[in-house]
Amino acid sequence: MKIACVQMNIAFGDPETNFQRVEDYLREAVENGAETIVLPEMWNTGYALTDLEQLADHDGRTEKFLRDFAKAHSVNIVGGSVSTKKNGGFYNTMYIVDQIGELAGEYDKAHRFGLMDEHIHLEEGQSLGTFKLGDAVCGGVICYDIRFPEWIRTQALNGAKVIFVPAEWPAPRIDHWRVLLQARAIENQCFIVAVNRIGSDPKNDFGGSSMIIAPWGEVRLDLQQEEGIGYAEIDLNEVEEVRKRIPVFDDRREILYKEFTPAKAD
Ligand SMILES: NC(=O)CCC(=O)C(=O)O
Repeated sequence: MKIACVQMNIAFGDPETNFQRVEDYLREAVENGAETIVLPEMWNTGYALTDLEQLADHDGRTEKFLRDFAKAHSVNIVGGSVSTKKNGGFYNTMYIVDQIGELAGEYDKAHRFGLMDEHIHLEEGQSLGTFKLGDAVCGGVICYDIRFPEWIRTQALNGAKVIFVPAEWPAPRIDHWRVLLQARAIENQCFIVAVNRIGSDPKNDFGGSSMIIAPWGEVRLDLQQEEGIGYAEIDLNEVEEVRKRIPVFDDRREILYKEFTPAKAD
């Protein structure tokens, strides 16, 4: 599968500009033979969270845009995430569409990031975020979600062999981003495809470093601070090879983990 990671700048609070930018990038990726295109987090509005009432996608615009493009160009799109208004609240939502233009998955960010005020403005997602692209079981998590290894493990236990991670991760913590992504790939023996934005908004400078990491932990793509699209091929047979070499999933001791998990006081 040839994957294109779109490491783009996002215009703050300006969906029209962002939709045009994304369309241009999608066209470029298709021209370069991409089979699956991956976008960053909250690409419609950026973190303009106080203006979501006016700006968030409330009428299915993003889903339609991605589905129409995917169908017209026979390409899978892991649509990063966009701010959405649904069920009486705002969400940070990932749409995944397959190459025939069907919605393969929809995932709302599960863990809200307090340093960027998500807990004030957004609702928590309640679904797992696994989906299928062709025969491949995949997972999607969003940015801060990668600090929760049990969440990515849950996707891996449900069959995910490649996990997509759109993000708006600030530059001052980019070392965490890199290490956490590599750890999630190694411990789950899966591919991690992570796309961070670059550029700035009124509160943060973002760190880029979009990466594709193989199940043995090698970094196959690292965009560092470059604006634009990076490409890499992934072969899901590698997941099985690595899982045979060190059978972590067979050696797990679920009973122990359950027995010693402390009850959470609410
Ligand atoms: N958009 C985000 O979820 C940012 C997460 C982040 O910066 C972190 O350090 O975690």
